[in-house]
Amino acid sequence: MPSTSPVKVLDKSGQEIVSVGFDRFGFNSEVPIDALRSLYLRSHYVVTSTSDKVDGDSLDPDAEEQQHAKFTKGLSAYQSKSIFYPEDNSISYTTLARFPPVKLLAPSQRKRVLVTGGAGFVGSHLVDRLMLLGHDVTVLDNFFTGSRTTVSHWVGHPNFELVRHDVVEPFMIECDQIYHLACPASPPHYQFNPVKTVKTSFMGTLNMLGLAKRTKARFLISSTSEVYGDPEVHPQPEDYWGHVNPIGDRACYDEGKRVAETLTYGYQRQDGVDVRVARIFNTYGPRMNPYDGRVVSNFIVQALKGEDLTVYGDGTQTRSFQYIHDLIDGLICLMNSDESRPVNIGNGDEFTIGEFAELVREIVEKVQSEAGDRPSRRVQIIYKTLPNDDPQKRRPDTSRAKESLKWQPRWTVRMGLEEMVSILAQSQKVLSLTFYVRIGTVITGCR
Ligand SMILES: O=c1ccn([C@@H]2O[C@H](COP(=O)(O)OP(=O)(O)O[C@H]3OC[C@@H](O)[C@H](O)[C@H]3O)[C@@H](O)[C@H]2O)c(=O)[nH]1
Repeated sequence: MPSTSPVKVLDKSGQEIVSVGFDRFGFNSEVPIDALRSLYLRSHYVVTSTSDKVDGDSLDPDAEEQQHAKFTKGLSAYQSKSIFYPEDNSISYTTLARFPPVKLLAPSQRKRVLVTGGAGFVGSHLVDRLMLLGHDVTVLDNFFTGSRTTVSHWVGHPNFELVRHDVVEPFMIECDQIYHLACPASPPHYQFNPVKTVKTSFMGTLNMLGLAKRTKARFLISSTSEVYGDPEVHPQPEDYWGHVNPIGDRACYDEGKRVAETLTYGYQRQDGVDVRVARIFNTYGPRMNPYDGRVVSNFIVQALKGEDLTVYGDGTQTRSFQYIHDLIDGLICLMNSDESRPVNIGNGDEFTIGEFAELVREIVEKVQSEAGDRPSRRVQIIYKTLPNDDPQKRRPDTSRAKESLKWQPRWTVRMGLEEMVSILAQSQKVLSLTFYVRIGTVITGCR
């Protein structure tokens, strides 16, 4: 069935994407793309009140709402709506009266899934998928870089539980699968408190592996392409040991994830814990914190605000970008497969950062022109200092994922960017991006 959404996306072979996921390894992860879209819009579905409101509730006649509804056609009954009052900078939240339909699974098929970091960018998309599929989901998050608003649309659902908890402390729960994602992932965030980053990687993983050992749950850790450091082998296969500066600015994350992998395989060898290791390459998509400092969100936000795009260094360093739904497909597939070796999950489409800045600028201009917006000037590309130890090139060798998981990315970088830009442009219209981030993430100096 074709998608009802006006956002039409084609995969790498030109086929329209109407659903994501697949039935593999005895686990069916397929859901319609429209159902997911309605969810990633929901947490930011805020309309701005007008000054002629009656009893504090009447809204600007429908223009803004219609804009939102076009993304959620057929699913708007499940949207909550909050109202922003610019005159006194306040917001009136509403809760959902009705949740979107989730699958009814037989008890033998229904998994009890723990997602640490489930209120983060990747975690919240995984939670949406698992919830729609009918599983029992518990989210642990300390809201250090994650935000309640990313999963608030599930709060109150009988299959869902949200727990504020820092994984550096032990946690007990009965579960079948653990997706251990908790850790700041953007370089400015993980370098903000490097001791905490190492502590989260080491102690958080130790605690979650202890839980997996006790409950016999299958354990998947989100590792990273950063375990390869500034690689001397290109593209990077899983058996490459990497090139990491152990005392540099990035070491808290790179070495943290390396020791987390070491612990994971220690528990496998010593205690027979059933483990999965996903090495995630650069990922982007809706719900990325617009101000988390990573290149995709930086460029999109800068271009939408009419600011110049900041390329660090001379822009010749490369990255390969995957869209969030491909990553979630890969993670679910890995969790349910028999592959216990590390697996790269990423998209092989490699860009220099300079080329990428031009691509983002072009896509933002296209989205603006389709919406009838005419910026007063063309944004420029400007150059800033390259951060220390910034990897010069990065591209995944995904042969293992193709062979073992029969997984490969479906979204082109352009398709994913067009969808993300449309959604961010929409949010920007409804309320200023400055406010948008305030209802999202606030970095705290937790220890
Ligand atoms: O505004 C910006 C931001 C970033 N950049 C550059 O763009 C490249 C990508 O930077 P990002 O911060 O998005 O991501 P990095 O590749 O450095 O790190 C990422 O690696 C993989 C994941 O595990 C993590 O999400 C993150 O650590 C870097 O070369 C960076 O210097 C810019 O040129 N301008």
